Amino acid sequence: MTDPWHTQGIAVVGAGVMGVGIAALALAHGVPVTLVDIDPARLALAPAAVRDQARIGALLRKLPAAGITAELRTSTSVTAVAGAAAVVEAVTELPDTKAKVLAEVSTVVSAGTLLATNTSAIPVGELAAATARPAELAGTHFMNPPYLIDAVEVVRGPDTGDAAMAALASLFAVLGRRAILVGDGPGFVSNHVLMRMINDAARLVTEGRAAAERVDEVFTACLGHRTGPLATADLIGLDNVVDTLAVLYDRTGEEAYRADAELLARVRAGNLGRKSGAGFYDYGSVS
Ligand SMILES: NC(=O)c1ccc[n+]([C@@H]2O[C@H](COP(=O)([O-])OP(=O)(O)OC[C@H]3O[C@@H](n4cnc5c(N)ncnc54)[C@H](O)[C@@H]3O)[C@@H](O)[C@H]2O)c1
Repeated sequence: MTDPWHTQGIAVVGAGVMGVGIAALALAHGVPVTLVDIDPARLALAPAAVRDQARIGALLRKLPAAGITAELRTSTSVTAVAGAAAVVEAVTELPDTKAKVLAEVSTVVSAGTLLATNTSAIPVGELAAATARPAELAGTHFMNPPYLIDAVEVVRGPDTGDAAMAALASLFAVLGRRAILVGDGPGFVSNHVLMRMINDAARLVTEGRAAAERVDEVFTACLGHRTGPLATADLIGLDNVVDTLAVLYDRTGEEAYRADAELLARVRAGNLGRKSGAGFYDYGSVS
């Protein structure tokens, strides 16, 4: 195939939960990926994690049956993104970290390269201001896991240009993703609503009104949700939830986003949810 995605490939910066998932999605669609992280230990785990996700995705008929059909390269240097047809930023949800990474990326890639931020809550316009060419940045809020959930909350910032939106549509066509376009602002749509719900649910557990299992059961058994807010928080990662709440609180001043004390205590204790083996629930092993 001669489109830029299959020939030049894409780069993903951040090899955590989401970066690995986005890389697996691209690789399974034949798109080469350069995966960048400052932590070499994360990069060392990535190839096996990507293969696992591609295998599970194929078994569930959510990804092509052939598995990984493109090359995965890894690097600890942002300069490795040069030459990619698009760069997806998926580093930790800390505004300064993201702004610094996007600023660096935008000086490394050539003009016209699509930049996408996978931020959970930081307004795209705010991050675009850190880049060399704000018109090239769009928000792509992939859900976890990216290979399973084919709808993506897409955010067009105040500066995002038509060319970037067209490039994103072309990339999504290759990856089999569906964009749900929403406006810019703290938490966009999903996390503006979800984060206050998770925080409130955590507070009810802290206050002893109900155990985590019962809180979630009300949502699953009574309201028909697929998962309850606390199981969802464990899947997201409680550290990421706390960082996202901080972004929302700093930008809105709304008390609903001030992180619950026990939620903060769980993160301080290293109980980050599924990825650490325990959060609101015990998982027995690290996933
Ligand atoms: N976890 C979810 O369910 C979820 C869903 C949607 C969006 N997000 C968003 O995706 C982004 C990543 O989240 P995650 O859950 O994968 O986090 P994570 O903690 O699993 O991974 C973050 C990665 O970023 C790396 N990193 C930090 N600073 C870096 C830098 N300067 N250069 C390169 N790499 C750097 C870290 O080493 C780590 O590997 C966040 O913005 C988060 O809010 C997360």
